[in-house]
Amino acid sequence: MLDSVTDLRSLLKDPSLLETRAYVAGEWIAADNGSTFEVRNPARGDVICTVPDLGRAETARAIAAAEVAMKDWSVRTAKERANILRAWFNLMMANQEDLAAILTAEMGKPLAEAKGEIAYGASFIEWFAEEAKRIYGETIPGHMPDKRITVLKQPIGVVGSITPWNFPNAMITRKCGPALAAGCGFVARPAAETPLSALAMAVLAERAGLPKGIFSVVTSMKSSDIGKEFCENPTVRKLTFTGSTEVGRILLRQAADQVMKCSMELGGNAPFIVFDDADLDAAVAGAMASKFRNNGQTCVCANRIYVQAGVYDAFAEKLGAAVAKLKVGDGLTQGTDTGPLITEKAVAKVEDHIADVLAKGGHVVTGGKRHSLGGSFFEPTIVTGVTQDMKVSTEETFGPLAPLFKFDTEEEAIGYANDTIFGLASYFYARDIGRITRVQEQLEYGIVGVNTGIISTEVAPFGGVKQSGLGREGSHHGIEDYLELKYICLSI
Ligand SMILES: NC(=O)C1=CN([C@@H]2O[C@H](COP(=O)(O)OP(=O)(O)OC[C@H]3O[C@@H](n4cnc5c(N)ncnc54)[C@H](OP(=O)(O)O)[C@@H]3O)[C@@H](O)[C@H]2O)C=CC1
Ligand SMILES: O=C(O)[C@H](O)CS(=O)(=O)O
Repeated sequence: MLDSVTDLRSLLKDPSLLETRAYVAGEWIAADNGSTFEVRNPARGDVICTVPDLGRAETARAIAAAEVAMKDWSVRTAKERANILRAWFNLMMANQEDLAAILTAEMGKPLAEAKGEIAYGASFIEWFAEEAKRIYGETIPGHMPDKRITVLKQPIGVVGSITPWNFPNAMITRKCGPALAAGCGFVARPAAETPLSALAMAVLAERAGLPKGIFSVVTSMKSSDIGKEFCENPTVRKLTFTGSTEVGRILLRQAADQVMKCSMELGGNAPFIVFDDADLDAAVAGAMASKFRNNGQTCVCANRIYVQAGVYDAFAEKLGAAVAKLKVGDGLTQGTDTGPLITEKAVAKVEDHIADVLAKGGHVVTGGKRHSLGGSFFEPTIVTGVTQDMKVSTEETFGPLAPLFKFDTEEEAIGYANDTIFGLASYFYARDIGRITRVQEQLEYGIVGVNTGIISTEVAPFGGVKQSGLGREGSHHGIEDYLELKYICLSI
């Protein structure tokens, strides 16, 4: 039973990775006022440990230390920065199992998924270690005979980072990787539900040789206070956020006062379209991977599944059979496919969406209620007879609920899919190349998965359009968000 930090340490090869102090300016600290908050295991509700509940004063110290550390870090050669980031990557992969156990303990996802997240998160450190050496400037033919024009790319400055609980490792590395590669200082504020993965990351950062102060982890329940410190502190030049569109709007309003550069990875409402020329078995496998990854708690999960009328019944039957095989349980138990939801509030949102479907004439065909395991476990669920006016269509469920919509024509499917304020990920299955070309071009999303339900990789630009965000993370594009262009006009 995970009812104390001692128990979790017993699972680790290197117990020192379970750090319960905050990491500020290169020091492991308590909160100035000694306050702490509990970190719970969502599978059982047990308290794993407590961590410091830092406030604005400690955050300001982390920001100041990052500015000082940048004076050295930003002028090191790209290769020096790259070598340290590579060492960090190597340490993350060498400690993958321990990092996964810590992640599962605090977030609940199955160990296999947690191991996958550690590798996915580490891949951003590896990728941007390489990109550090390719931050090229430009020379431009002068506009007058005595003018010489060059363009420099320089680190934007100290970065404030706010990330959610659903990917406690990868959402931080997807930001600190490019920021540190560019020469920036970085202050991470992880979600209160999942601070331990970030602290373990900091333990390995020290071992990798990241200089004191360049990377800090501020643990806090006071998310609004920390966000305000990031937005109001004049030393912070960049805010990077992953989370809901609702909170993204709050932060953008706050950051506007300093005209602060912002990267926003916000909410999604992914359509998953199955056309009648699709490989149905492949479409079912893709829908399972997209919908039930992380128990439906990702911003790129299929949120709405649209199936063309001619294959609707066959797809629904196949999907039902696949869902019935999912093993619900504690993420630390081998063989678990889907763990608990993160909180009771998350369960309530899934129940609310199901109740709305039933109230408006839809039907539950699989699952539909809390799991017999109790707590925040929920039965993987399929509903049918759903329409565009239901909450499952207009809101992000963020849970194991698969609504099957029926459509007749290609134009109808595209219209339904685009009928949302969000524009992050989208998916469709088809085999006709003309249809594939038409649909991929008309979907209003930053990401389109064609005949695949999983699109997450460090090599591609991840991000949304409309109200799903600003900027891109990953790929060679991802480092641009942490650089400023400087134009030099030399008169000779
Ligand atoms: N586009 C993407 O990549 C992702 C988008 N999301 C979206 O986020 C939602 C689910 O994640 P969830 O964590 O609940 O999202 P939230 O937006 O509620 O929280 C995200 C982070 O922001 C913090 N936060 C909340 N309010 C404030 C504030 N006023 N000022 C500063 N920080 C604040 C939270 O801290 P605390 O929890 O401690 O309050 C948390 O660390 C879904 O809509 C999902 O789609 C989630 C992950 C990735
Ligand atoms: O927070 C999320 O949901 C992630 O951005 C999704 S992914 O990058 O892991 O696919």
